[in-house]
Amino acid sequence: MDPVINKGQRLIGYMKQYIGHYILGILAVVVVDVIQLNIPVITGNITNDLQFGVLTMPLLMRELAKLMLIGIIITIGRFAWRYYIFGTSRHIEKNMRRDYFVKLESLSTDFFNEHKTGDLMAYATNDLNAIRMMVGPGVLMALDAVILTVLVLYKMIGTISLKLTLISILPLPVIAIGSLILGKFIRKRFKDKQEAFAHLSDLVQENISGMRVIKAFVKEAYEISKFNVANQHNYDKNMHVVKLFAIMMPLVTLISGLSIAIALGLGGRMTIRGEITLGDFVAFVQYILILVWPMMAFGWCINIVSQGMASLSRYEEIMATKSTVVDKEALVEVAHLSGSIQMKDLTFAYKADAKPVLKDISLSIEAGQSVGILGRTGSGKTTLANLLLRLFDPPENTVFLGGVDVLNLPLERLRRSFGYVPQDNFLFSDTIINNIGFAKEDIQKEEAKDAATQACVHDNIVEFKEGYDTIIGERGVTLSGGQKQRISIARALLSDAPILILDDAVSAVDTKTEEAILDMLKNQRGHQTQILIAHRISTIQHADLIVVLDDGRIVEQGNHETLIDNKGLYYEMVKQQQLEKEIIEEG
Ligand SMILES: Nc1ncnc2c1ncn2[C@@H]1O[C@H](COP(=O)(O)OP(=O)(O)OP(=O)(O)O)[C@@H](O)[C@H]1O
Repeated sequence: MDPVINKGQRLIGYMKQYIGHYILGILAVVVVDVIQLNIPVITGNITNDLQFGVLTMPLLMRELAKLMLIGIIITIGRFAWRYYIFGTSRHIEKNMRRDYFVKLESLSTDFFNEHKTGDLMAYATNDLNAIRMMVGPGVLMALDAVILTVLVLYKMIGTISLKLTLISILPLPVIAIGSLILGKFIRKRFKDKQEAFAHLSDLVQENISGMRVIKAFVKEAYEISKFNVANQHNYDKNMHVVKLFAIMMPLVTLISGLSIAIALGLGGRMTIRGEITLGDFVAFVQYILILVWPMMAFGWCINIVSQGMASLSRYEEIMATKSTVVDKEALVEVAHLSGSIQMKDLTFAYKADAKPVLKDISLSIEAGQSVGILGRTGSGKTTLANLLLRLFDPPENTVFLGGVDVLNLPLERLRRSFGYVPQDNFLFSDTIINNIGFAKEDIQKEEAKDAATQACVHDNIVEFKEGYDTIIGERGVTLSGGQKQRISIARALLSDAPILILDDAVSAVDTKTEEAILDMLKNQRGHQTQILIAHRISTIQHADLIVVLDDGRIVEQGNHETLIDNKGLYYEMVKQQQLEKEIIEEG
């Protein structure tokens, strides 16, 4: 399908939902425009009556009352068009933002690796803003400009003079063309201004987050000079916008002034000659003044629409993206998923043309077994976890859970079978209790306390003033690396899923706490299959099965004793870590 048609169709779909509001808004525009054209007629009539000496006080009061009524109708009409058209554009923006967020939530991990967070945020803010401008103020301006221009020209030509109209409006299209051209510059300068501000706020934000590093490396003066450059740049870009407006507004006044001068000169002469009445002359000058706005609006409109369409393309691109990890059409429904895992000849690369990061992996893990996965950094340990959870899809018939190919299991069912402690221990800016209960709705304090006690973090939590209700992150307390790890462990323990994966989950805790957590796993979590990914031998040495990865291959597997006897990579790593420990202890 033609992407442009497709793009338009989607937007029209959003707009159609509010067709009633649009119609009411359009009616309001028509009413306001038709009514306001009576103002010059009334002032013209008053002038004529004055000139011919027929104006009486009751007549004047009647005309004034008409003007008042027009004023009231215009005020109500302007409120209605803002409410129905601008309000509708806010609705459409909200709906599009909701659909965008739902889309983001549905996309797979590779999408987020390939797109920068800043860009994805900009689509949801700047781009949706530009689309809103198009479907709200853009629609209104276009309608208002067309209706007003047609009506005013009709009045000027039909009731006053064709010749006077054609000559007087000659300069006005210059405003339309000028605002179109200047609008392009304004857009560019606005973008530069926004980028300069974004850069400045990034810099300040990074400085605040990295203040400890800046102080430790005595880089305050350097950062201040960097800030001064960015601040000056932001000022310059703002001044570019100010200058453009400073040129534009007087130019508009000058050109419209030219039209008025022609109307005064030519219209004055026609009035003296009696070709038009004095009232017509007064009304005509007011019509010219009314025409200035639509001329500006034409230019603005074209810019708003072109900007909106560019943003719509970006939005559409994301909305058209398909998740690479989805449920198959024919799924295997299993009543009970055991925690057994098999991998058969698994070779995996993150991209089709990239080097494999896992090669010929064959592995069998029984339900309830504890498995340690050890290997140097970059050997593929986390990738194994990624494939089990289907954060990335493995090839067909390579990874099995409870005897079923993971690709044939419903994604939700599969992922609920894991309690996962990711390597980065991401926690949300929320209370500790909500973080621990993330996998569960309506978490009870007792449950959170049990999980936190098992993860050896309860004592830390109760030391905070707000206890389990303490807010973590920027708005609340800063946790140590070890505290974060243990809260992440508590979160994974709470779901009591058949399989637990702890990816480097105790690297930041001291050896005594590590021992306590490992004891807890052994004594209280024996019913769960446990996969412990680690660099430290101490974390995995008591596991039932230890798998040693090197450059994506399993080079050894067995328990601690057999691997020591093997005198392979595991034995070397044990010796190396013992040596490191001795050096640290002696030092
Ligand atoms: N999302 C990704 N896209 C492309 N390549 C990736 C991705 N994630 C990891 N890799 C690459 O795959 C290889 C294995 O990475 P992985 O994270 O599995 O190693 P690891 O053994 O867990 O390392 P560490 O112990 O440092 O955490 C590395 O070369 C890494 O650069």
